[in-house]
Amino acid sequence: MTTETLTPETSTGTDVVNLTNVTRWYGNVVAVNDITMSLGSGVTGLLGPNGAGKTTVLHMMAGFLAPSRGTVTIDGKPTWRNPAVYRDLGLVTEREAVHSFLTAEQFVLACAKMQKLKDPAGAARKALELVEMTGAANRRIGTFSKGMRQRTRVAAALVHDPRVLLLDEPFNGMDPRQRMHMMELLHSLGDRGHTILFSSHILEEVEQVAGLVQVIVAGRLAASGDYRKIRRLMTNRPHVFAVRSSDDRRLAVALIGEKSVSGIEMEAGGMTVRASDYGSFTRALPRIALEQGIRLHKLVPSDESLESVFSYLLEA
Ligand SMILES: Nc1ncnc2c1ncn2[C@@H]1O[C@H](COP(=O)(O)OP(=O)(O)OP(=O)(O)O)[C@@H](O)[C@H]1O
Repeated sequence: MTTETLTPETSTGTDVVNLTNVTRWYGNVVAVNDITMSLGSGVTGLLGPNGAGKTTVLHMMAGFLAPSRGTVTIDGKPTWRNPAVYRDLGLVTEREAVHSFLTAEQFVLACAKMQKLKDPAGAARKALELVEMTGAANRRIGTFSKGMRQRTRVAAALVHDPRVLLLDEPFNGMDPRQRMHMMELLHSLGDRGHTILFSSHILEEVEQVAGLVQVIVAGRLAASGDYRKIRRLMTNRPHVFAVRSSDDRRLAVALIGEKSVSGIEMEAGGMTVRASDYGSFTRALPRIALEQGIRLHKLVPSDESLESVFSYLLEA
C-alpha cells in the first residue's frame, strides 16, 4: 500500500478565511474539534458524512455561532459579534425558508434593502443576472423548481457582492441538470475571485467543482488537498472483496502468493478477500484467474460505505 501524508494543507498563502484551533461543543457533544484551516479565493469543498460538523463550521464562519475555543476570522477580523464582516460574506443555508408568494426579484430586492445598499434595485438585477434568473425574475418563488429556488437564494446571498460565499449542501435534492447548472455557477464565481466554500457528503460532487477539498470527520479535519489526492487517499486503503469463481479453492491458493492480498476466508458460495488497496488487487485478480484457467463469477467490494471510507481517513 502506498502511504501518503494526511497532514492537512492548512494554508494557501492568500488566505481570506482562517480557522485557528477552533472547537465548538453543544453541551456534552463536541461538534467541531480543534480545526485549523484556511481558505483562499476559488472553490473549496467541505466534505464529510452526516453529523461531521460541516454546518457548525459554516455557521461559525458566518458569525452565527461563537467558537467555544479558537478564532474564526475573515481578512483577519473575527466573525463572531462583528457585524462589519457580514458585508463581506453571504450564506446559503441548508434549509430552504423562502417566502413562496414573493417573486425572485422582490425577494432579492428585500435582501438588498436589508444590506442598505445604495442602489438596491440595480444590485438585485445584477445578482439575478449572475445566477441566470433574469427571465424568471418576476415569477413567484413558489412556482420554481428546486434548482431555480437555489439559484435565487444564491442571488440573495450575493446581492451585496461579498468576497466570501458559504453554501450548506447546495446540491441536495437537485436533479443532474440543476446540479450541473449550480456547479457552473460556483465555478464562475470562483473564477471571478470569490472565496467559495460549500459542504457536501458526496465525493463526486466535490470533485467536480472544488479545487481544494477539506475533509471533516467526527468534528476533526481528517484530510485536505486537491480532489485527486483525496480520491487517492480513499482508494489506496485496505479493501474487502467478495469473490466467487469456477474454482474458489484453487483461486485462493494462487491468491495467497499475491502481494496485494492480506487475507482470505473461505465461505459457502465464495470467499472474502482482504486486499491492501483497490487498484493492485483488481488488476492482479483477472491476471491470476486467467493464468489458472479459472472463470470469475463475482467480484464485489464489500466495505464501500462512505462511513467506512471516512473512518479509515480518520484512523490513518
Ligand atoms: N444545536 C445543537 N445542539 C446539540 N447538538 C448539536 C446541535 N447542532 C449540531 N449538533 C451536533 O453536532 C454534531 C455536528 O453537527 P452538524 O450539523 O454541524 O454536522 P453536519 O456535518 O452539518 O451534518 P449534517 O450534514 O447531517 O447536517 C452532530 O453530532 C450534531 O448532532
